[in-house]
Amino acid sequence: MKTIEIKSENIISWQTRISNHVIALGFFDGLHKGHQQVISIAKQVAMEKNLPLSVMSFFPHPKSVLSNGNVSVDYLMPLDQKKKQLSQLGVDYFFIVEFSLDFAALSPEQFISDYVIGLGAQHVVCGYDYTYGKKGAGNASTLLEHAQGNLELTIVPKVDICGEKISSTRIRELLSVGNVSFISKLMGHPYTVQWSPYVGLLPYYTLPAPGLYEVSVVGKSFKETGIIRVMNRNDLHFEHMIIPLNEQLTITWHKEVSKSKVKHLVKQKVKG
Ligand SMILES: Cc1cc2nc3c(=O)[nH]c(=O)nc-3n(C[C@H](O)[C@H](O)[C@H](O)COP(=O)(O)O)c2cc1C
Ligand SMILES: Nc1ncnc2c1ncn2[C@@H]1O[C@H](COP(=O)(O)OP(=O)(O)OP(=O)(O)O)[C@@H](O)[C@H]1O
Repeated sequence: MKTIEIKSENIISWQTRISNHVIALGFFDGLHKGHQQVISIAKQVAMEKNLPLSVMSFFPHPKSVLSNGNVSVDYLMPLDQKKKQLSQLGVDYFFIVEFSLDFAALSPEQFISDYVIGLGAQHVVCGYDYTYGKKGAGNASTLLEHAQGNLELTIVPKVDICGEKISSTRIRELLSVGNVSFISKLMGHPYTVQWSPYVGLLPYYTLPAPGLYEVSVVGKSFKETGIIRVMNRNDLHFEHMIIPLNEQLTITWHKEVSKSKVKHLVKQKVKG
């Protein structure tokens, strides 16, 4: 997968370089089951048309830019992780557009003409609730009109769980109450973060609410399941686990546990 960073200063030079691709549009934080469906349908369209698949996302998150930094977004994954997963989903080009105040002020029509058609897309795939352009005024049902006959469009219907839309916002809410087991259902796999014993939580990840959790911890030379106590937004304690100090660790959050369950698990560990 090729990653292409687009800014207002370099957009013109990219407008002639890539042509005829299928593009999936959105922010895609966490790459949950709704996002996976959008990208999988885009992949299907790309394969049928024998065209490359691209994804266009932004950075930083529109909310943090539009609030002038006053709203801090609890990101679910850093760009590196997003790149890795998009590549595994069969994406050929990943466009990361710098979300600046100038970019946010583009009209929906300008965005479609300069950033979507201008960057060579032939077919757009987006979710039913996708929005774009100044004040989010463009949406899935205005897209064909704004493209003036230059794009085809596939709109992906809502992917839900018990009637409720699967969304990055919902996953952030579940993290804030520590419901990591339900997050697995929304993501299709458990939530993971990267942790370095010296640095702590790596940027653009979010810890679940303070409490006890069943986890697995994997490093280069280390693999254990056990219990972690989250102390606050930035700190955690590995309970009854001796972790290597010189390795970056991947922590997978399986489920939240009660204190009595911890005693039971510790006893089992001592016996085993
Ligand atoms: C050119 C452009 C301008 C945007 N301007 C605004 C804006 O003024 N206010 C806003 O809340 N969101 C704005 N957005 C963000 C979108 O409404 C939307 O959140 C973003 O494109 C991600 O789409 P998704 O949330 O459906 O994935 C803009 C997006 C684009 C592409
Ligand atoms: N549950 C879903 N079903 C169908 N499409 C979805 C779903 N969630 C997101 N999409 C689509 O995926 C793309 C990326 O969406 P976006 O990044 O806004 O995710 P989100 O989970 O809705 O985020 P947020 O909660 O921050 O609004 C958009 O085209 C959006 O319409």
